[in-house]
Amino acid sequence: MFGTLSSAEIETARLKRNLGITCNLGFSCTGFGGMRFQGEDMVPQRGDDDDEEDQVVTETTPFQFQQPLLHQQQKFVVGYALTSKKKKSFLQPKLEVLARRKGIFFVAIDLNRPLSEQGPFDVVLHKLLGKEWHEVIEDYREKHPEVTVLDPPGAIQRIYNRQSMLQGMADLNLSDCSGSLLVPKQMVVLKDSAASADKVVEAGLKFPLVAKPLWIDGTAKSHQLFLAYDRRSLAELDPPLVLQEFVNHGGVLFKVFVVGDVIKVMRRFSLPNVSNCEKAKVDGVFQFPRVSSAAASADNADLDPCVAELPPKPFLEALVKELRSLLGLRLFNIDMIREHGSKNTFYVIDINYFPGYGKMPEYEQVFVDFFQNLAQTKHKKRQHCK
Ligand SMILES: Nc1ncnc2c1ncn2[C@@H]1O[C@H](COP(=O)(O)OP(=O)(O)OP(=O)(O)O)[C@@H](O)[C@H]1O
Ligand SMILES: O=P(O)(O)O[C@H]1[C@H](OP(=O)(O)O)[C@@H](OP(=O)(O)O)[C@@H](O)[C@@H](O)[C@@H]1OP(=O)(O)O
Ligand SMILES: [Mg+2]
Repeated sequence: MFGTLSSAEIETARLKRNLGITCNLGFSCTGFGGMRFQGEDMVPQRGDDDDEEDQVVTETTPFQFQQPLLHQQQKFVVGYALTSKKKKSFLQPKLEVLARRKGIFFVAIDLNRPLSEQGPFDVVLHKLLGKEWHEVIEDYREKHPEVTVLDPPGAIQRIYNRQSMLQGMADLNLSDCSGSLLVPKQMVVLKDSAASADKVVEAGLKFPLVAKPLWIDGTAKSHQLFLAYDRRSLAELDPPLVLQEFVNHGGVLFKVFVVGDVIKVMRRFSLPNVSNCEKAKVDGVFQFPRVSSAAASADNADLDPCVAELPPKPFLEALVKELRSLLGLRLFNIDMIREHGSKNTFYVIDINYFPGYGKMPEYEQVFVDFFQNLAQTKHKKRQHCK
């Protein structure tokens, strides 16, 4: 069992052997004739017409700028507090150049100086972990209501717990949409995972179960996931964790990136289905690799169209609208899977705050538009108050 093996690589190899995962998770990566995949847009729309480099972006609620920001001869300053990894993947030269052309400037926040002494900022963009930062940014928000803090720390905290992350999903108003939304059955284990075996049965959870650390704290460990095939194997897991029913979904996951009103959806490889035969034969618990976070997109893979078809646009628009208000976030992504064999029954399995936007096609233009929109709103508010 996993506790006796020395490295994650061995676990990965074993999982691959047991689940029949090949190096590309069972899919060949050849072209898929006739269909447009990579970063498929939901609603193509032109960017500002004064910039020939502007890309077509995806928007659910199109907006028009009456006055370009530069006409106001004002700078729009985005203070950022990001890990060096995030800074590298997000703050790429193309983003800085496109933004600068629109009068938007990124300024690093000095973590060794009081935040209120820095700036002035129009926006504070942040993703740092720890209670200390949480308190700093909360205090700053209270003292500087004129600054848009992306996003509020309380809202972020909610999705750093895999239990509260999915709470309230069942009550979302999606009745008129072309799809239905579920969350996998799950239960929390705070201590004594051996004793959880009976509770799992009582709660009616069916094996295999995906075991996920309860807290997401930015460490690799908080993304170490396991597949548990039987009751006995639960004793080997380290709480606190959530145990979630594994949902067969044909090995494809939809990453739904949200930036304010904009939605972009991408396909990623995921775990293959677990057959009944495998359920009967396999026991134990297996660590599995961080499959769907890999940069490799499934957009150009040769996939069964029933599995690969993107979730319907009206469904995603309604879901994102509801989620933005439920979560109080503007920068997040939703990991969704389609129940295998269903037309449009989807499960939300994960929500991530300020995800790896660097992997989202044309994210630079999307963010420039997003900041311009914030600038415009701020400008209008000021005019209104005069
Ligand atoms: N309930 C489930 N049913 C089927 N597959 C699942 C389920 N939960 C997770 N997976 C698989 O495991 C992957 C990782 O799960 P999840 O997104 O919850 O973990 P994470 O550590 O938050 O990952 P990420 O780094 O992508 O945010 C999913 O992308 C999917 O491939
Ligand atoms: O590492 P990447 O850049 O890929 O981004 C990943 C991001 O890590 P980072 O914020 O440290 O960058 C993760 O954040 P935490 O859950 O650990 O907070 C989470 O959002 C993943 O889902 C992202 O992968 P994606 O879903 O976008 O593929
Ligand atoms: Mg996640």
